Amino acid sequence: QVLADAGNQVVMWDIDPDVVGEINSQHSNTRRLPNAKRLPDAIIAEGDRAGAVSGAEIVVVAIAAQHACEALTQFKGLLGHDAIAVSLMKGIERGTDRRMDQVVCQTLDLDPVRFAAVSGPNLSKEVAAREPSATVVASADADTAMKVARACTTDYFKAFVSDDVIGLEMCGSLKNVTALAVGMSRGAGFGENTAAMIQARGLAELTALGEACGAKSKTFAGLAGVGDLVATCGSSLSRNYTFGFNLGQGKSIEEATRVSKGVAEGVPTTDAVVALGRRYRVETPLATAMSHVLDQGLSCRGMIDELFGGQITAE
Ligand SMILES: NC(=O)C1=CN([C@@H]2O[C@H](COP(=O)(O)OP(=O)(O)OC[C@H]3O[C@@H](n4cnc5c(N)ncnc54)[C@H](OP(=O)(O)O)[C@@H]3O)[C@@H](O)[C@H]2O)C=CC1
Ligand SMILES: O=C(CO)COP(=O)(O)O
Repeated sequence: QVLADAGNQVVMWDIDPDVVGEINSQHSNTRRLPNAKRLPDAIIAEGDRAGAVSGAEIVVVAIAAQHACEALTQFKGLLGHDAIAVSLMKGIERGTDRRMDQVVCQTLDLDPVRFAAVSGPNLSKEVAAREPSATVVASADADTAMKVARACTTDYFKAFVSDDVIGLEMCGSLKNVTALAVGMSRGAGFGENTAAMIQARGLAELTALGEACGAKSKTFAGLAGVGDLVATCGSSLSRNYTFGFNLGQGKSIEEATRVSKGVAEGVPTTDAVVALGRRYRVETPLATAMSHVLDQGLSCRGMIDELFGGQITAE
């Protein structure tokens, strides 16, 4: 919708012919955006992968991160030779600990100069409602970043450019782990002090790990870092926050998964963050405590005690 509002012709690919049919015949996608009454006429849908990307200058990937490799494998060789791939995904691939830029470029055999990551405080339902929002477009190539930023800038959606792809990928992925913990604290009845404590420690953790992975510090103080952390940790529109809230209210992982609408990317990403911390020798107390919640059923109080117990140290 943002791309169409910015003046682009947009082709949506979906695996489900019913979704393709609804977009083309009714200009709506009630399964994914029930509150978007009518999508712009510039959006059409296509069920054939080659048809969907044929002639596309920019191909945007917004698939559940843990399924990105599987889904993109079937698009390999279909993109135009100068097409740019853009990832909106926020996750670290379990088992490989790959960031989404690595998954997209390696799966599509794409030179990083033809890749851009987009990340920021962009809760989709508020973006779809055309509420004022901003995001960051990062690419190794400045022209690529600018081309994508121009393609997604409207009178309500502002894009900034960056060259810190690693920083954007780490921000987007790790903030979801913090959102799980903040949601859990709120679901358990704790207030603003506890939420702020977890967010501040989460920001410190994602900054330390991100820098160890090669990210730039200033990225974490920007829209993709603290900006997205504030939006995600403060809204019931966030799937990760809501998943955590349900856990905090005493629901099991299975129950929380069942009642959550959509994918909480932080759940599969938590263990990958712990693994990255081990690889880069960066302590990840928040991700580790959340992994104990997700893998061992640790309570909210247990998570907080684990996170804030122990020796008195420098902040
Ligand atoms: N929602 C939001 O507010 C925001 C989301 N993002 C990121 O965008 C990415 C996509 O999230 P979102 O669009 O919200 O929704 P989901 O992650 O729930 O699903 C995205 C799409 O992935 C599809 N999908 C799931 N598994 C597969 C598969 N194996 N093969 C092909 N397609 C598959 C889903 O299909 P189906 O419809 O059939 O389930 C859905 O259409 C995530 O990484 C998220 O972090 C970024 C910013 C904001
Ligand atoms: O990334 C998002 C907002 O920027 C969406 O957050 P959730 O994936 O938690 O819904």
